[in-house]
Amino acid sequence: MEQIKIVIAGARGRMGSEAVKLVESTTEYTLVGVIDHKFDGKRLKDLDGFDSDVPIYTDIETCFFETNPHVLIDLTTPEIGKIHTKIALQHGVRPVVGTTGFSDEDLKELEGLTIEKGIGAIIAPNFAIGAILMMKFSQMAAKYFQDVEIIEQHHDQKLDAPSGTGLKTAEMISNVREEKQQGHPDEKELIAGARGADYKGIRLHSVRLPGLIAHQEVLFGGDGQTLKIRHDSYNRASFMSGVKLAVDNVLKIDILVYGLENIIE
Ligand SMILES: NC(=O)C1=CN([C@@H]2O[C@H](COP(=O)(O)OP(=O)(O)OC[C@H]3O[C@@H](n4cnc5c(N)ncnc54)[C@H](OP(=O)(O)O)[C@@H]3O)[C@@H](O)[C@H]2O)C=CC1
Ligand SMILES: O=C(O)C1=N[C@H](C(=O)O)C[C@H](O)C1
Repeated sequence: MEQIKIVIAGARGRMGSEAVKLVESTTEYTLVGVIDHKFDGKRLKDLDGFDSDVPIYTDIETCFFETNPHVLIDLTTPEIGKIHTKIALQHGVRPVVGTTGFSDEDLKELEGLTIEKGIGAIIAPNFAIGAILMMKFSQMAAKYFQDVEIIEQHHDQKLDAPSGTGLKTAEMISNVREEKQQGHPDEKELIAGARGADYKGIRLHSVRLPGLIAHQEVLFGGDGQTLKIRHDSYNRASFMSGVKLAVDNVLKIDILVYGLENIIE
């Protein structure tokens, strides 16, 4: 079997370091390099906590030119992730993007590039299979419950709010829910933000605390009843089976897939 050559951007990070372990422990994958904004010219194994003898590049184009990868796994920051994804597509490298914080315009532009280049890309706001099911189940429930609020909880080092998962859940729900402004029509926020962000009438609340990893509860309310759908990631290994699913699938598609719910049955 041909080896799938992979480059990881953000390899020193919380998710990136877990992705390095996944790639190194998967027989059909070969890690050929990593992209960082520091340590150019060093080897990954020169850094504490890594054994991989692969080069570190601060220039993505040099990395692609010298390592010729099939797939880029990006786990960086919202601003950098967009740039990396664009450059990858321009160089014929298939992106698997876990980085969150992309706007609708970014997604449209990247979709255009996949069409122009005829190669696939996967952007997945959440790789955890349980979180994908939580989103799917919430979409199912929204057909029956119009009133819904989303509470997402993350560690306090997270840069984007609401989370990619919270936003994707709101999008999926709004695709099936008749738009409704929830709460009392005359309600007033005594402190700005008290009612959370508003996505087409759906309220989204972001909690940030040390000790948390990634958690989300979707609350539905109806006449005399509530329904709560909850998912918890207790470590970053919880995301890795989804990263593998995305890498394996991105090689078979020639479009942009936004969300792993479009890949799993
Ligand atoms: N889809 C999913 O299932 C999941 C997605 N995420 C998302 O993944 C992203 C990363 O999260 P997390 O691992 O927690 O974040 P971290 O901050 O731990 O990791 C980000 C890494 O990217 C590095 N980095 C910053 N700028 C650059 C650059 N220009 N080039 C290359 N690397 C760079 C950082 O380096 P330095 O520290 O030196 O700045 C750091 O090592 C976030 O957008 C998060 O929302 C997270 C978990 C699950
Ligand atoms: O930053 C994180 O940690 C996570 N980010 C993703 C998101 O924004 O939804 C996925 C997961 O929730 C963890």
